[in-house]
Amino acid sequence: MLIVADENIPLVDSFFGDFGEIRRVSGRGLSAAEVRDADVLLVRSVTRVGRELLEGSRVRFVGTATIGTDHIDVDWLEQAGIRFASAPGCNANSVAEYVLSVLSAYAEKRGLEDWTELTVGIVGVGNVGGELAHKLERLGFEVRLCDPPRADLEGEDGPEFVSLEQALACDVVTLHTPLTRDQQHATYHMVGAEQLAGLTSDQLLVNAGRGEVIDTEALRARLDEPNPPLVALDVWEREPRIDPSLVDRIWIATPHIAGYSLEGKVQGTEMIYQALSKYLGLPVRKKSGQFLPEPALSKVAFTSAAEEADAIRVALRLCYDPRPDDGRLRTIMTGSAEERAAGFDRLRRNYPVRRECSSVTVQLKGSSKSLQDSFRAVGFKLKI
Ligand SMILES: NC(=O)c1ccc[n+]([C@@H]2O[C@H](COP(=O)([O-])OP(=O)(O)OC[C@H]3O[C@@H](n4cnc5c(N)ncnc54)[C@H](O)[C@@H]3O)[C@@H](O)[C@H]2O)c1
Ligand SMILES: O=C(O)[C@H](O)[C@H](O)COP(=O)(O)O
Repeated sequence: MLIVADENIPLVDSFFGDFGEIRRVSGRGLSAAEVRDADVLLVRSVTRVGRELLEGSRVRFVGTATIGTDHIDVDWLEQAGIRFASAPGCNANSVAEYVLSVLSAYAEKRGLEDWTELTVGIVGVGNVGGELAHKLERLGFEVRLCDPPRADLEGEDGPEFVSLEQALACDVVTLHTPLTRDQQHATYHMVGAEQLAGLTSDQLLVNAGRGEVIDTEALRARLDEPNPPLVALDVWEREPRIDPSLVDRIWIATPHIAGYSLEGKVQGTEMIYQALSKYLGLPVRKKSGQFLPEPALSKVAFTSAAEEADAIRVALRLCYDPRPDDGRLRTIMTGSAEERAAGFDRLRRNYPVRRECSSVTVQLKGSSKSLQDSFRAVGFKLKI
């Protein structure tokens, strides 16, 4: 069996080595000729998969080691009898930690002693938005949830949902929807001039879903008007050819790495391995945990009550701080459009190892029960 796999999927040899020959390819711009003789194709979000790539090939199984599936023509795969699997939820915790760290930096920027003073509107309450809401609620934030498809489906049985307009009235609005077009509640350019007009300089807008959910031209125009909101973008229209003039105008700019914790990436590989094993009728023998190395930072100790006052935010930042990623993206925003696009992909390909909070044990001395609960809410292990 020949498995053609994106070179940026980690641990492909460890998970898939027993199945057959593996050929690593660059996912961006993958050609039909490169996959024609493959049986299995494993991709990430940068490869468009559909008729153009696969018609006439031997491919019988396609796996994407990602949550998002907007790069896949799922209907065509089904018609062509090609089995498809994605990795729902694989990096949801990673994205939730990214947003928490952005929130922490935002509270610091605004000089807030208590970050839970901020109200947070979450748009798209699935695996990512749901995980984020869970953490924020346990931390004591007031959270508003906006998810019209879920509201339609769950009605009175679901949680209380608000409209997009109500979510956009929160101090922080964070977008976690898939990219959809031509359907009810489609998200393409869901946040456009009208929605942006209502945001003020007292607000933060975060997008860690897909770039096309915000209308870039409208955002750039809004940021040139009086009282613009602060903006943190992890995802962009037309990646990797992102708009450098937008980068200049926003507060935090990262190269689509919110989901790039090692745990999140490896779970993505594990989930498509499980799906392929099932498709082939083979037992699932491997687990992501067996391949995760010891983290470089495994323990953080707070030894005095004074340190504990800001302990959560300090610990969070030790695990992940978006500002170095922002700095790296800004340094590659020079040169030609080609060079910038190559730089964007390079930052993603060579992304440093980032571990989730669950890989760190926090030691607290004489801490309050509520501080302990907060550490647990974020995901840290605790030693009292
Ligand atoms: N930045 C990153 O690194 C990163 C990482 C993971 C996922 N993502 C993106 O985030 C998206 C969400 O991930 P998920 O795991 O939560 O997916 P999910 O499918 O579990 O949840 C998506 C939620 O969005 C809701 N939704 C759909 N249309 C909506 C609309 N118009 N308004 C409000 N809500 C709407 C759905 O009902 C669903 O509950 C993915 O599709 C992917 O594109 C980005
Ligand atoms: O959908 C996802 O899972 C994320 O957006 C994922 O982090 C994308 O990473 P990529 O496939 O572009 O490397």
